[in-house]
Amino acid sequence: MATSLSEAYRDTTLQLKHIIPLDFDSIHDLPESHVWTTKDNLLSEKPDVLSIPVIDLNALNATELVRNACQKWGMFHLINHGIPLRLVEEVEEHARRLFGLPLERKLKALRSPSGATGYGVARISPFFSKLMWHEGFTIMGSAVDHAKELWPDEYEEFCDTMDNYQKKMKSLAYKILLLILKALEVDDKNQNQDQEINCTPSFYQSEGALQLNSYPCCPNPNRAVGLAPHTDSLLLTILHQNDTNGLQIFQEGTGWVPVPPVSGALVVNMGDLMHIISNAHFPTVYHRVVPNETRHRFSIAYFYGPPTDSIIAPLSKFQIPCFRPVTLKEYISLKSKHLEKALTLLRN
Ligand SMILES: O=C(O)CCC(=O)C(=O)O
Ligand SMILES: [Fe+2]
Repeated sequence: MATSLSEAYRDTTLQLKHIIPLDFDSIHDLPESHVWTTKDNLLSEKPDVLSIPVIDLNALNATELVRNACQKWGMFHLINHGIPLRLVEEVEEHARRLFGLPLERKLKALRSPSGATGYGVARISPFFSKLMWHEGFTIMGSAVDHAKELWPDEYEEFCDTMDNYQKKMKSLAYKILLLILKALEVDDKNQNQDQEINCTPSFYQSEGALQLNSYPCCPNPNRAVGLAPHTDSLLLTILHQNDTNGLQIFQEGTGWVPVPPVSGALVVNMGDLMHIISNAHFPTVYHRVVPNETRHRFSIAYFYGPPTDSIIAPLSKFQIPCFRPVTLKEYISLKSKHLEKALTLLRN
């Protein structure tokens, strides 16, 4: 049987300090464990002069807009995406309710040391000497086992909302993927676009993961990090952020560019697998989150990827592939050992 996404993440065993978040309710000063020196966090934010494009999914020239945005930023805001605002709000409310529970209750749904789902700190945590001002909850498929631990008598509404959201995200992600694949073919006059897309049936059975993120108000945001710089591993990420700033992306030659929330829009960013498929034409987005002194940030990230046994390689239209083929399972394992260097290890 094919390996599920959660099984693919199971080959690392973490120490508890890289799983259990801080008890944010009881903390009034930034603890030493969470103080990042400038050396850890060298690159500072540039003034807000640049902005990520906003794209209407139904625009007649959506393919071209997506191609330009993906080439320049690897990211865009998406409007008219068809996800009901009420559903997004409900997911955010459930996230608030979850992270608002006392720590001892949240710990009942703690991610196991070799597990992939449940409550815990960011998976990238072991790669950094300092800890992050963040707590998360990861869902792959059904959230029922962990939700029962959090709310023994009223877990169903949470699970139903998460299931519904994941279903809608999956079909939106698929639409976006087709648009991106089209965008990759646009400048290629003599290619048969559909042929290449149809040659990748595994995309139709893509899997996803849902990540609820919480960044509580931070007593000393200038010395703390919400989420350390990283790239997302799968094909693409669809992100909802509440009305609180914090997300930034790194642009070569510019520095950290803020991505403030755009009301009603979802953020779409390219992940490592898209970088491989596009033969490095589309960057994988290096991003981070900075904490805030007065506002509690929540974000909901949906990570979309193919089944774990699919082979990922540059599209065949690229005659000189710059990456060797890799299965998603192998890539997840490489990333969990080498983080950002995983991509370099695949370079031809
Ligand atoms: O909170 C955010 O805006 C970013 C979340 C993120 O990068 C992630 O979950 O991978
Ligand atoms: Fe991310």
